[in-house]
Amino acid sequence: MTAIFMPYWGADIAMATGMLRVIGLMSGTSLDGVDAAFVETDGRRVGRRGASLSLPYDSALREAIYGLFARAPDLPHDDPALCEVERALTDIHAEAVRRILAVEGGADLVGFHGQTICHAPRRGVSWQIGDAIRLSGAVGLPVIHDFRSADVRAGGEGAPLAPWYHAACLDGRQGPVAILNIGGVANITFVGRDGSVLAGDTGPGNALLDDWALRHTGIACDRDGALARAGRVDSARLHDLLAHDFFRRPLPKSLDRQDFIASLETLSPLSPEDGAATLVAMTVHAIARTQLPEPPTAWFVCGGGRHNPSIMAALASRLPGRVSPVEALGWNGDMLEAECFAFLAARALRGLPLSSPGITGAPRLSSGGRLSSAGIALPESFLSSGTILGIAR
Ligand SMILES: Nc1ncnc2c1ncn2[C@@H]1O[C@H](COP(=O)(O)OP(=O)(O)OP(=O)(O)O)[C@@H](O)[C@H]1O
Ligand SMILES: CC(=O)N[C@H]1[C@@H]2OC[C@@H](O2)[C@@H](O)[C@@H]1O[C@H](C)C(=O)O
Repeated sequence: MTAIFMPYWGADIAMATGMLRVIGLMSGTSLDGVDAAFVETDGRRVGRRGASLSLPYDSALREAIYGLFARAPDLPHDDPALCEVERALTDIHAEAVRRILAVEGGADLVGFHGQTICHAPRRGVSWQIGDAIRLSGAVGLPVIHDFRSADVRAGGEGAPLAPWYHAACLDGRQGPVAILNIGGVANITFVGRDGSVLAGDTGPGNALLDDWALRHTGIACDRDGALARAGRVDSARLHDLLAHDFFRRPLPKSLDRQDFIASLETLSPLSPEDGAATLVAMTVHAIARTQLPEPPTAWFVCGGGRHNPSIMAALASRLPGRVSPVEALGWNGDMLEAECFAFLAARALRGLPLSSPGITGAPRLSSGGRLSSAGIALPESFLSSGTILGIAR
């Protein structure tokens, strides 16, 4: 495969400033599409944020990915259906990178999260599909991927990883504050008065609500929270759902998208509206009962859930402190995860930690990620600068 590596700054400038031009890619648990964002970063500092975009998945790809969830635990990596989905998914990611490159003129590196199809850290698995070599060849850039496996091997949860980026963006802002990401799954980054970070997944985010809405309305989203707003919370069923052991576990902890899928059967006797209201309450109560060292004075919300007024209203009524979208901090709440994987790619390249006891529950600080490049001449600084776990060419 031929590919040309063209660092935007040239090796001299890149080495002098340490900043890299990185394109981060995130395909989240909501399966709505891929987000791509350009960030200048050295893995510690966040410089200019450039172009960003989302490319939606069509319903065929979405269903094909969904179909892999149930099969993932026993799926061979060369399964033909899996490989077909992986190619299609990778090609959409490549298109997203090309569109960013068309605006930015060049980049040094891609951070490729891939699509999680199975996350079971206690069984030693966190599997993100996507073909990094194919992506590298298609866009002519080195690709950092497989961000979670090293952490799981080290005894961590493998997730969440965004807290590294949240903390960098908070840039020393006085805690106690919390950043909440309400995607398919919801996760929290708590930053204390002393700057220490405690993180984890809190429970389901929008994924169950999306599945519920699809089942009842044919549209995989409770658009603007309309269903939930018209419903009433079923307190008895909510109580049963929240009795799950996961909600008693202290942070750090993590979830697979499908871990609470059985909740939909618990709610099945309810009307579409009451079921939606109860799912919103489940997401919000799970956040409110997450054990934190002290109550945050401010909560900043990112991810698609902040577009759902029913979720935002429930958060504001249940959480102590002010609740605002992360836009109040000047951040782009739809692109934070894509930006994060640009930042984490630079961290991986530099050998900086992706694992920590307070974030992923790993026993010590350690790095992770893998570098893949399809026939690209890598600059010496890439090869010597970090502790990349393995290089595939
Ligand atoms: N206007 C809206 N009204 C209600 N819900 C919305 C709206 N816009 C987005 N959402 C919700 O946000 C979801 C997408 O959120 P997001 O892109 O943050 O998820 P993700 O990144 O795929 O998930 P994760 O963070 O778990 O990986 C949609 O599936 C939908 O549930
Ligand atoms: C295994 C996996 O893909 N987890 C996702 C998911 O989506 C939200 C939450 O669950 C979080 O733990 C994580 O993503 C973000 C980007 C993270 O690692 O911080």
